[in-house]
Amino acid sequence: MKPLAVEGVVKHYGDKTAVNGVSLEVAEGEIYGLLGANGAGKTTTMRMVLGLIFPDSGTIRYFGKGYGKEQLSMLGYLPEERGMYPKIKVSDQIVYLGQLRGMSRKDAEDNLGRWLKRFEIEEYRDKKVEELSKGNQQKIQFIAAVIHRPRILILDEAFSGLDPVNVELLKATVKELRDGGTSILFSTHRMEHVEELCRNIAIMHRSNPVLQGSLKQIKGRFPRERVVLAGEGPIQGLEKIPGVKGVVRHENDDYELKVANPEAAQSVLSHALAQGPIRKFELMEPTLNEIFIQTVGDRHE
Ligand SMILES: Nc1ncnc2c1ncn2[C@@H]1O[C@H](COP(=O)(O)OP(=O)(O)OP(=O)(O)O)[C@@H](O)[C@H]1O
Repeated sequence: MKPLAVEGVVKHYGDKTAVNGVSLEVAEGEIYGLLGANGAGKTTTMRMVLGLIFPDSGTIRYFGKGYGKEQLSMLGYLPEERGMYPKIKVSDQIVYLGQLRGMSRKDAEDNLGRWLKRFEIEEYRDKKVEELSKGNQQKIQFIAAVIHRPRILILDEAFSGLDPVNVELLKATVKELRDGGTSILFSTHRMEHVEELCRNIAIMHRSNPVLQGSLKQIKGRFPRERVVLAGEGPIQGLEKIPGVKGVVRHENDDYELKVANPEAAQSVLSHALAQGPIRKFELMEPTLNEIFIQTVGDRHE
């Protein structure tokens, strides 16, 4: 039984269709990437999963069951917008939120202590949220989402507002939660984070899911059009090879080319070898960023 199974959910706001038939499943110990341009319907989908709004049609099942009181303590949410009370102490807010989701005061306090230590912010336990930096507020918001050990965690732009060291810290935490069995629905505009963390993804565009599946399968469906090449000196005439669309980067005898097909890549290699030894040659798979731009960009008016 999948921790989270969304089946054909639709949501309208008046005449506007915000979500038009999204289906997805998140397994135990899986991070599922929900991607899309602004206004694609990601937040609306996540809010339906959280039971904050209800779909007009379609179903959402949590370990095989519909939404109810039991699901409240099963779900954790890190919203994109900060939602903490600025004037209230960190410990009071987090412990209260933990208790709301069924924890004892003692358990919530102990767990808060562990998280503050993990995030190296123990000194802020008794500070008001407004006294913390933006990045530390984001860590507190993260703790608020996980304090009650949810089995299904919804993360919307989890790493925004953090410096690179803290991004790594939170990324490692998300991986630990995944390895501990948490099912995570992860939404972001940062494609490199999706590449690193997610096994399966859905790309939404204007309320519709337009590309869905495992990252590996999706990448296999898109042609390899980028060649990375380096010799021991400059390589002449690369742009004149039939099938080469252009040299997109050239730095210190390192080249990156766009090619029309794999045959053109082989011609590039023979052409380069005819001029001397080759240090590097690779026909690269497309990045998720390229796939995203191609998928969503092609549909933009
Ligand atoms: N409460 C609402 N009332 C009316 N329309 C809404 C409401 N919430 C969302 N919408 C509309 O539904 C569509 C999907 O919005 P949603 O917030 O789900 O997109 P998103 O993918 O999360 O975008 P972003 O990346 O900008 O956060 C948008 O066109 C938005 O204007």
